[in-house]
Amino acid sequence: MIANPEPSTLPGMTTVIIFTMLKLSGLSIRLGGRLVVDDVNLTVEPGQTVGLIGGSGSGKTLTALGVLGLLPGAAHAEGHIGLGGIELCGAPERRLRQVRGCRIGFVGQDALAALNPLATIGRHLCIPLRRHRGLNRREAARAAGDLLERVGLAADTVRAYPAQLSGGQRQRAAIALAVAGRPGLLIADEPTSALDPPNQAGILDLLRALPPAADGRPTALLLISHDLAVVARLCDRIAVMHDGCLVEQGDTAELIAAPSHPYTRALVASARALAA
Ligand SMILES: Nc1ncnc2c1ncn2[C@@H]1O[C@H](COP(=O)(O)OP(=O)(O)OP(=O)(O)O)[C@@H](O)[C@H]1O
Repeated sequence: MIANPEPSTLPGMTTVIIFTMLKLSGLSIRLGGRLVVDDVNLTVEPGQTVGLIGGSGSGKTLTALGVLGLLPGAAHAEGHIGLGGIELCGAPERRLRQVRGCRIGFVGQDALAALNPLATIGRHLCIPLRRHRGLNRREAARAAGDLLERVGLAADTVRAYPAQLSGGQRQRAAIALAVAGRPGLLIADEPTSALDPPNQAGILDLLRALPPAADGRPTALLLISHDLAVVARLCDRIAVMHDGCLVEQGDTAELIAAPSHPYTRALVASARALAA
């Protein structure tokens, strides 16, 4: 099932098909009859970092859960969710399972909730390393240590249980888990909001230098946040959600220099006041 191919001809070369990493077209989500995400159009190109920003309840998390096919039971999504040319909206669970962890990684706010308290970090990591990268047990154990070092943890963290790590270390382990399958896209939903400022800065630095995707290209990032300063620090583009609608999007510097929607103007003004 192919969605949204974008043919492109390079001078003197044959026609190639370039797919956007993620393309949401007319995505709407209803929850118990209430429209909570309203006709969202958003693209993330390979390797791009896009910030999805908005106030509490504006629909950011449900948009992300819609992409992952993890909406609450009462919710229903309509429209198109194209991932590298594959349509995910309404896709069968079997296909979504192939995509999660392998094509799309996810990290949330609460690493403790994401990790099994009774399993070591190494055991967590071995699942995607074996399932999505086809490594055997020994290779996966070695790759887990390498991956932990890549996210700023000691390789012997493989033997630690989640409760034995600090909040910042746990979030690093959760990011390692999210990218273990070398996805092309990582969705990070408020990944720093439960951390103190030094750990927040460390996680943002890590998100800026993620391990590459399976095809060797930089991993694209969809960063969900209510904090304009966080998003501005990391993202090439910003999309602003308000009351379920995507009200404005654009290049980060341009959007901050000249916000057009009243909600974005208020966001920029309050970020400036905080920074002053
Ligand atoms: N499981 C649920 N059951 C009922 N309503 C929900 C559920 N999840 C979200 N909602 C509602 O859907 C709307 C959008 O919620 P969503 O979590 O996507 O907002 P958000 O922008 O991510 O907010 P926050 O920044 O506070 O996480 C809100 O009105 C919220 O109350």
